[in-house]
Amino acid sequence: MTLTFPQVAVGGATLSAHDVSAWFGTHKVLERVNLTMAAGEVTALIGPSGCGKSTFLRILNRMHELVPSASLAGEVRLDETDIYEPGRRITDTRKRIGMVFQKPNPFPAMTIAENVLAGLKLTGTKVSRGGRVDLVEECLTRASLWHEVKDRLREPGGALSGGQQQRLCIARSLAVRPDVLLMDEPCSALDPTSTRRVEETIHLLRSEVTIVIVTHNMQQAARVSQQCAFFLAEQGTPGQIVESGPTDEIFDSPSDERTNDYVNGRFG
Ligand SMILES: Nc1ncnc2c1ncn2[C@@H]1O[C@H](COP(=O)(O)OP(=O)(O)OP(=O)(O)O)[C@@H](O)[C@H]1O
Repeated sequence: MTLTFPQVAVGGATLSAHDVSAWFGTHKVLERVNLTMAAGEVTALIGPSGCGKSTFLRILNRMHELVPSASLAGEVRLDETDIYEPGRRITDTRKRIGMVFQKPNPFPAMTIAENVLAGLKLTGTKVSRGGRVDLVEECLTRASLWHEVKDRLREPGGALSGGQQQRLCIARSLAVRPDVLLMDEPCSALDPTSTRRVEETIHLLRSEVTIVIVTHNMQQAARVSQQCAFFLAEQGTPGQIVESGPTDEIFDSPSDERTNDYVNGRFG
């Protein structure tokens, strides 16, 4: 069966950060980060542990503010919309900018189909019964999981392998039709085969959804991304972007010696 996805916005939306700084209490962890994450591309955020990659990612869909001591300065735009504009609802932002976490987190007792649809309730999206059936198939197909689970839709999500659970979480994120998908080390808990499947899924999705991925795996950054940003927090200073640009340039001819050392495994 050939599926078409007429309601999917082709190419996602462009996300851009302007002079973004962040704090936990008085501890400044990011310093004036500027980055454009273009529609239709995968942007990889790389850098040593503690340089602020996850904090930056969480700022991009307003999760940073869930930490009581957290604060930030600067601006984040989704195309022309300022996502921190006063009066803008957080749920509107989260609907347009989804997140997939390091550890697969399906609702273990819910069925596979219910997991896919779980985000609709949270965002108040109404879909008819027939529409829900189609949506489950569409999202599982887009997450490269349909063929493995099409006869098991009523089984619990927790019964799947780790790699399948992560693709189920991707399907769940896709069900609310986001423009952007943020991924925080989505393969770090997976074996090499499952990692490959998730990477293939990222490759298939990138023309439809803008993807930003944090990864510690340099080969993965090189395989999945078209753009790359290298973050570094030197000697107790807040994290900054040392260099960003096309992934092949960052890996083959970086302009900063520190980028060269990091991508070649000489520190971090
Ligand atoms: N909830 C929090 N409360 C206080 N400090 C935090 C919190 N989360 C992160 N930090 C601090 O912010 C800084 C950046 O952390 P962050 O997790 O963003 O880095 P990272 O580059 O993603 O690291 P890793 O690669 O290890 O995940 C670190 O100094 C960290 O200790």
